Amino acid sequence: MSDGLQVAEVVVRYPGAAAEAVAGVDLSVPTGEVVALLGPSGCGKSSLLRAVAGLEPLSGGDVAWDGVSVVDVPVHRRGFGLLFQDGQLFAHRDVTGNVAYGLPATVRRDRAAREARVAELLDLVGLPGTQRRAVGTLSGGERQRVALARALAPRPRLLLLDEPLSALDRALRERLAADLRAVLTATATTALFVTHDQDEAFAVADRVAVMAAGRLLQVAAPAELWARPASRDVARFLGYEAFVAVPGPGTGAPPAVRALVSAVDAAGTAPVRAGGVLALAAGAFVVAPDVGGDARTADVTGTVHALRSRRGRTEVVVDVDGVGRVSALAPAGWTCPPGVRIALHADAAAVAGLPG
Ligand SMILES: Nc1ncnc2c1ncn2[C@@H]1O[C@H](COP(=O)(O)OP(=O)(O)OP(=O)(O)O)[C@@H](O)[C@H]1O
Repeated sequence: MSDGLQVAEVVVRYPGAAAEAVAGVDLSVPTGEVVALLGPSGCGKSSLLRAVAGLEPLSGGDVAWDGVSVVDVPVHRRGFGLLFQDGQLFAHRDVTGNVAYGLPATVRRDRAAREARVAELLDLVGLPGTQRRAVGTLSGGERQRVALARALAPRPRLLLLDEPLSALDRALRERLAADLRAVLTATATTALFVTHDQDEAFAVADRVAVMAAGRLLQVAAPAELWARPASRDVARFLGYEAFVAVPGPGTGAPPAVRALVSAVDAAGTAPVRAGGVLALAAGAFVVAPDVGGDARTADVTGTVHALRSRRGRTEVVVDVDGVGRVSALAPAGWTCPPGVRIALHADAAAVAGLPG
């Protein structure tokens, strides 16, 4: 018998809607694992999460825990915790009042046990000593930490998180994603985490389930997903921006494609077979200032289209000969006017192999 959550052929259809929001999804989350449901807006992530929680009726399929269907079990009896984007704290209670709300009644009624558990949970989420704070005085990030403590308080057998960080600004989101991973790991919490943000999914989850138009396209560990996306759709959603065919033996290929193939071959990070396709992310080419910008002596060359600065890095939008327009990386502060021809290196870390 499988342990943890099993989602089998789940369908969610809203009354009057033309298409199914969830169109037959199979997914399992073994105990102790954190799985991210990743996909664009409207692909059905929240509908699937709500169906698992019991907040949305199934139009087909089954949701089970440890092999036992929970479809007829009401939301509050499933032993699943919920955490939403806005935390939904009780404004009229202080931090303790909010966190203690999630505790089992036996602990809540025993003052010493309650205070010890609240203190433990607040330590866990990085808010020690905030027991008496009014929630209205907390920042957005602090409020989500309190909401996480409240959700963890009853030790749910499964924690369901729906975009819990998306109301926060980017820097805070990155920090909290790392903290959230640490908390879920420390408490060995089994979790299903909905997000539309690739970086967040990769930072939090053991496995990432990529969803589009109500279906799962691929489920894999982050490194595996990045190195071997199952299709162009998955690759595009992960941020791959260009695709090149791997040439057959003896067939001519542009030097840039040959450089990519040999970089990936040497790194052994992705399968490279004739007839297959390489997907290129930003950074698949790196500006090679050591060649002195002298494109005449370089193997791989391109023409600068534009420069942009992204988080301290210089990204060069460049038309690479034989490949097309991609985003290359350059050292911080590197600059060059549009139209200039430059030399480039291939970097296997930003290249994935796709089946043909
Ligand atoms: N209560 C509802 N009634 C009718 N249609 C709905 C309802 N809730 C969601 N939908 C539709 O179902 C589809 C999936 O929506 P869902 O919210 O599950 O997607 P999502 O991937 O979570 O998107 P987002 O990231 O924008 O929240 C969308 O087309 C949406 O318009």
